[in-house]
Amino acid sequence: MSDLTLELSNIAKNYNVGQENGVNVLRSVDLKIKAGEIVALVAPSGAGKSTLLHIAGLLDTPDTGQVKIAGQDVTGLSDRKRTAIRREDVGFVYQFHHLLPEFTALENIVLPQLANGVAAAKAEAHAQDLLTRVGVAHRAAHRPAALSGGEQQRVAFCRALANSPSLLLADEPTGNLDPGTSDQVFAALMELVRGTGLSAVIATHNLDLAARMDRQLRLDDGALVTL
Ligand SMILES: Nc1ncnc2c1ncn2[C@@H]1O[C@H](COP(=O)(O)OP(=O)(O)OP(=O)(O)O)[C@@H](O)[C@H]1O
Repeated sequence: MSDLTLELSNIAKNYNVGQENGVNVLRSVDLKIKAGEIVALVAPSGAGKSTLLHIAGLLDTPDTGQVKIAGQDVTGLSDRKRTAIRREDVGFVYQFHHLLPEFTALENIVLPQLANGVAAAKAEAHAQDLLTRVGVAHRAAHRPAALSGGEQQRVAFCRALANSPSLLLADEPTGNLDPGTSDQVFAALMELVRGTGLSAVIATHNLDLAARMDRQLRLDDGALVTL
C-alpha cells in the first residue's frame, strides 16, 4: 500500500490538438499528495486548475503522463474501472453545491451510499454524523432550497465524503459565498477533512485560505510551482 494518495507524473493536456487554436493547458504537471495532506492549488482563471482536478479525479484523461490513486496506476484502465475507482476513492466539491433539489440534505448524503451498496440504516447514521460534524444536523430534513448558501456547501462537503473517499478534490468550494461566511464554511471543511484524515487538493483564489493548508502550489504556465 502506497503512502501517496495521489501521484501525477509528467501530465500534459492540450485541447484541440493539431488545430491552430490548440491550447496547451497542462505541459508537465508532477504532484505527490501524501495520506492526510491538504494542498492548496492557486491559479489565475483559465490557468487549467479545473482541467487538473478533473484529470486527478478521473473525470478526464491526460494526453500523456501517469495518474496513480492510492498507489494504483489508473492511466490505462477502462472507463468502467475508472468510474468504479472514482466512486470509491474520490470526492468532489464545486463552487456550487449541485445538491439534488427534490431530496433533503440527509437524503442527498444517503443516496450515494445506497448506490454503493450500503444498507439504509447505516447510510443514514453516517449522513447524520457527517452533518453533525459540519454543524448542520438540525437542517437534515430540509431541502437545498430552504438552506443558506453556507449550509448548502456544508451539505455538499458531507455528500463528497459520504462514501469515505481517500481523496477530496475541491474547486473553489467557498467561492460563491460572502467573505465572512466563506471563512466559517472553509473552517468547517478543514475540520471535516482533518477529522477524517483524508487527503485533499483545494483550489482557491484566496491566499488567506490557501495559507491554512499544509502546502501551497501555483499552476504556472502548465506546471506546478511551490508558493
Ligand atoms: N473542453 C475544452 N475544449 C477546449 N478548450 C478548453 C476545454 N476546457 C477548457 N478549455 C480551455 O483550457 C483552459 C483551461 O481551462 P480550465 O477550465 O481548466 O481553467 P481554470 O483554471 O479552471 O479556469 P477558471 O478558474 O476560470 O475556472 C482555458 O483556456 C479553457 O478555455
